[in-house]
Amino acid sequence: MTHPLIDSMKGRLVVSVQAYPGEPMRDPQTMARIAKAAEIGGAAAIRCQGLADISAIKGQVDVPVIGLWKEGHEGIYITPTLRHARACSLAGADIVAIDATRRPRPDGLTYAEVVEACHAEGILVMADCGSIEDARMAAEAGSDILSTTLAGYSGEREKTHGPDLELLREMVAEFDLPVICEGRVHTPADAKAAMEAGAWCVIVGTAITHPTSITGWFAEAVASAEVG
Ligand SMILES: CC(=O)N[C@H](C=O)[C@@H](O)[C@H](O)[C@H](O)COP(=O)(O)O
Repeated sequence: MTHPLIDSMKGRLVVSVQAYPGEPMRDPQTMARIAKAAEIGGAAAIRCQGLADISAIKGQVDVPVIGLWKEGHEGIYITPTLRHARACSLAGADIVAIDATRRPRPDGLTYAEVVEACHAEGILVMADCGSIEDARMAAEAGSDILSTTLAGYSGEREKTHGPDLELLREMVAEFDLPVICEGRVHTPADAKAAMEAGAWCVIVGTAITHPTSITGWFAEAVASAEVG
């Protein structure tokens, strides 16, 4: 049986609220306000990064919080160790998102060992996968949720223009587990296509919560217009 928290996200939109180091919105209270605004707009859950953001957001929203902790940006950086996963849970995350690629992990544990330890402590695990082989490993390890988060970022899949719907379809066909579509869902049409491809739910980050990127998309379109 699917956990009720995971069930509550079925058929819904989840919003990822993240700012990157050095950015003007990188501040837990700002992130919490954006998360609240997303909740009011209909987000079924919030995905967020870093212990301070997780606890600030958990204190503001009623919907479930998917927490992760990024350290570095090369190799395994999304909740790279069991220690990071535990800390996310203690900070208030209802579900912890963990890099589920098959690359060596900095603490020397296997992904399966991390999941086993998380489960022993009652922590639900979302597997951020970058390929079908990752998803096989993550499903075998007992992950609660699989996702396409790292498709196009771990070197195993092309970085598609929109979401990697091909990988999503493969995952949905192969596993009897909730499969989330995350990564480069940039338009409502992308989100709808992901649901029609069988996603349990869709996670949108940049296109909703990263004004610098969104401004850049518009600025580029304006500058490239052929006028006069
Ligand atoms: C690859 C990686 O590090 N992804 C991160 C995972 O938490 C975030 O930087 C993304 O914003 C998130 O996955 C949502 O995706 P998008 O922003 O494309 O809607």
